[in-house]
Amino acid sequence: MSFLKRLFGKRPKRVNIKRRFDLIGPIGQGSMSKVWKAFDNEVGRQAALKILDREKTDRFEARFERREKPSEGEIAVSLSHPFVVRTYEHGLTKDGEAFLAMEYLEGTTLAARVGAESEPDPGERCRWFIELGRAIEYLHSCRYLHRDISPRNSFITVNGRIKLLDFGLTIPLQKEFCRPGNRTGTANYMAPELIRRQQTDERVDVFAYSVTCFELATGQRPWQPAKSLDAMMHHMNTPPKSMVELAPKFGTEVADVIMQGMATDRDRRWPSMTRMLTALDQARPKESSPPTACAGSK
Ligand SMILES: Nc1ncnc2c1ncn2[C@@H]1O[C@H](COP(=O)(O)OP(=O)(O)OP(=O)(O)O)[C@@H](O)[C@H]1O
Repeated sequence: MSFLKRLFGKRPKRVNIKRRFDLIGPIGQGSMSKVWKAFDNEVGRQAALKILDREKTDRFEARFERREKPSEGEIAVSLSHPFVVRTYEHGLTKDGEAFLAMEYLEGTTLAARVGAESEPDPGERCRWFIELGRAIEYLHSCRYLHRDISPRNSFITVNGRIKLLDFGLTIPLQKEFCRPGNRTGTANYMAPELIRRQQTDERVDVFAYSVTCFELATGQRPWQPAKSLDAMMHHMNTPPKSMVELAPKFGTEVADVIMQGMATDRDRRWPSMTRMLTALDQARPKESSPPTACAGSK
């Protein structure tokens, strides 16, 4: 069956990138790709063109041999949500590199906003948290795990809307993909069970999301930053910093919700994004602007 699927399955189309797109300038250099601001001459619109490093992508995909893992492009084009970057198209360049053509976003990643203000507005930040959380909740409802939630992969547009980026490490939320051993992500956001190579589930994204919220609220990491996974694991054997002490303006209720999302024992963590967002929505400052209505989320 899998042989037949490979033989007759839909192959990504080959595109002459140089002919079709005018590359206006580089906008991002990730660890796995280069992203360009581009103009799509065929469709007549601006786009963000992500071209994946072939060697690194092949090495990553080889981990899932025989498991029919959808590619980053296949996953990204299937997603449609107001807080998830829209991917118009994916394919292969003439040189065989995978590419994604996305909506071009004007703004910055949330990494640029960590610590940018000495006293961030709790109402505004909580709205960002909820929008980012809805994007992850939607991804889970599509039966995917993101596995690389961080401020670097969360974008704020010039209009103040949050967009979740980068499905390079995303896997189907199914037992065979989540089994022990598949250790990947960004060290400071990786849940202990991922570092320990245990079976994973939605709670790894709940953990990374909560660390992201903590950083955006306090300007600090909850644990001392670590370069290696073993060092990170060592730090996580000690209690995290206290959000209510570092950012008292957010109040104890919001702080408690976020701290529970970072519980190193996953059984003490929020079991799902939906449960965490219900609690966060109730706890957030009442004077803050409500999150944008969002048809695609639960
Ligand atoms: N649609 C977009 N519009 C504008 N900028 C974008 C868009 N997509 C990505 N970028 C920029 O390009 C950067 C790299 O993109 P992305 O995270 O998808 O690449 P990556 O190689 O998977 O990165 P990494 O693995 O290091 O997280 C982003 O941090 C962002 O600054």
